[in-house]
Amino acid sequence: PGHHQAISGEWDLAGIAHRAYDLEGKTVGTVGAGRIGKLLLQRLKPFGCNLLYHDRLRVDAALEEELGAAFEEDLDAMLPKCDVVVLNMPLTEKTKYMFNKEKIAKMKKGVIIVNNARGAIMDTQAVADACKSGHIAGKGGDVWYPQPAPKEHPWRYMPNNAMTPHISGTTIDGQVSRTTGVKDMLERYFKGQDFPEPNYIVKEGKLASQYK
Ligand SMILES: NC(=O)C1=CN([C@@H]2O[C@H](COP(=O)(O)OP(=O)(O)OC[C@H]3O[C@@H](n4cnc5c(N)ncnc54)[C@H](O)[C@@H]3O)[C@@H](O)[C@H]2O)C=CC1
Repeated sequence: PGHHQAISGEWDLAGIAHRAYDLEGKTVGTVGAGRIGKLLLQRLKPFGCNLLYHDRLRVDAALEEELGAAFEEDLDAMLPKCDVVVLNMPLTEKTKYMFNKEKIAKMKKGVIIVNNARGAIMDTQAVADACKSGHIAGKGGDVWYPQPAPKEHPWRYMPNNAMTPHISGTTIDGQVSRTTGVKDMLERYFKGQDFPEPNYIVKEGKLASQYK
């Protein structure tokens, strides 16, 4: 909104400030603490947030201490504590539409939700309704269901959204890193070598545990 004011000739500080908050002192919870969830916790640590995480698996004790994040075994117990909820788990049969009307109702009124994982982890209409009612104060992210999002997708028009098209990882550096990774996997494949374990989705006909 600040940039909109700058380019549209406005100057209305109160128009911005009435919904602006510091991250410091806020409780941020990630659902999923795999590669991205852990990096998120690491990066948030210097902001002085109260960090929580929910995952199928607890991270090892030394890393948990380094991250300064508390494990929440029960997702429904974590959600009401969070000012900000970030989704960092895969789309699986268990997580599809997990964030429906009932789950959203468990969150704090005024919660900010960021979902860069997969759109179908959330119930599209339930999110749009909660943004309209103000229960969700802000919804950011770049993943939609379906993709590309049709023109009439409710998330395009719901209030308080900071959605973008699916652009995470499309920086020039991100593209270099991805193509280098694909090249490395192809080289390993043609040499008959294994891939690093986290790179498997299916191995010997079996779905990797994080996708079950
Ligand atoms: N927007 C984008 O461009 C991108 C989106 N992604 C999405 O982000 C997701 C996370 O990526 P990574 O951290 O690399 O994956 P990862 O596989 O390293 O971590 C996923 C974590 O989610 C946990 N998990 C799985 N099911 C769960 C459940 N039911 N409840 C709680 N935790 C659960 C796993 O135990 C694991 O720790 C990916 O699955 C992908 O869908 C990833 C990269 C780019």
